[in-house]
Amino acid sequence: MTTDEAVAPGTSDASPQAGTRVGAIDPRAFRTMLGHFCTGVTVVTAVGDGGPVGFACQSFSALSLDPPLVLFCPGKRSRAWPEIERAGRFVVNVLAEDQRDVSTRFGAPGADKFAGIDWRPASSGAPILPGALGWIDCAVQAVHDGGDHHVVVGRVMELSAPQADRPLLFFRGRYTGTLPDRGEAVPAGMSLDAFLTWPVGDDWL
Ligand SMILES: Cc1cc2nc3c(=O)[nH]c(=O)nc-3n(C[C@H](O)[C@H](O)[C@H](O)COP(=O)(O)OP(=O)(O)OC[C@H]3O[C@@H](n4cnc5c(N)ncnc54)[C@H](O)[C@@H]3O)c2cc1C
Ligand SMILES: NC(=O)c1ccc[n+]([C@@H]2O[C@H](COP(=O)([O-])OP(=O)(O)OC[C@H]3O[C@@H](n4cnc5c(N)ncnc54)[C@H](O)[C@@H]3O)[C@@H](O)[C@H]2O)c1
Repeated sequence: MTTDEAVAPGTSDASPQAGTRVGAIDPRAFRTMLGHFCTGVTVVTAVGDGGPVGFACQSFSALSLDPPLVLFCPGKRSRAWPEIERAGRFVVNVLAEDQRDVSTRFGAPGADKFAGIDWRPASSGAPILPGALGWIDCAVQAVHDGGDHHVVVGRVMELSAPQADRPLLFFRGRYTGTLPDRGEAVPAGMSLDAFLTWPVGDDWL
């Protein structure tokens, strides 16, 4: 089926195989499809002029190994982002499976998201949250336009080792987690070590 023949969402003859016409992307269809792309959850933090700021962020990714870069995408209506940009430094707190409450707190408007949280500063001064699976201390390297979001590239300055095994996951608009026996093995014939060292000299990241 060509793109022009594709069935618009919501029509009665839409099938699971049907696509959505370019230029007619329904936001609900977008969120439904993208919601099936399971991600971890982070809280991106910094110290702003008025104190610590942070927001729940699933649009986080490793970007480059050499130099070490990561990226995240704050919405243009985010109130934390201008403070993070001004600070020029931020921490990506990768949430552990038992931190749904932390994601909920930082994922919605709140007067003081840090109230009662015993955070400590990274070398940059940006907040490391207690109980996080790990943290990545970064400097803002570049900011690109991304529609109604910014695409922020961060230079990794320091990072923790993983402090827990299981990440918090966000899938179909809900929180979930992993179980040890749910994970798929790495591709047959490839050891975990080989998998982890595979990118050397390659460009998959
Ligand atoms: C699992 C998860 C993943 C997420 N991933 C991302 C992501 O990748 N990128 C992203 O940009 N967002 C993401 N969000 C949403 C984001 O965390 C929230 O929008 C969060 O509230 C932003 O925090 P902030 O401090 O930047 O802005 P906030 O101060 O929380 O403001 C957010 C919005 O609410 C409005 N607002 C604030 N206070 C009030 C008020 N009192 N009355 C009315 N409106 C108000 C602001 O104007 C703004 O439009 C995610 C949320 C969840 C739960
Ligand atoms: N990238 C984001 O800005 C982003 C991502 C996830 C959730 N959120 C916000 O968190 C709140 C809770 O989400 P939910 O439980 O209703 O899930 P949802 O059904 O809105 O989200 C499903 C998927 O749609 C995508 N998405 C949702 N809102 C988006 C946005 N504004 N920009 C780009 N992609 C977006 C994400 O991939 C998400 O996993 C909502 O207000 C949602 O907008 C924002």
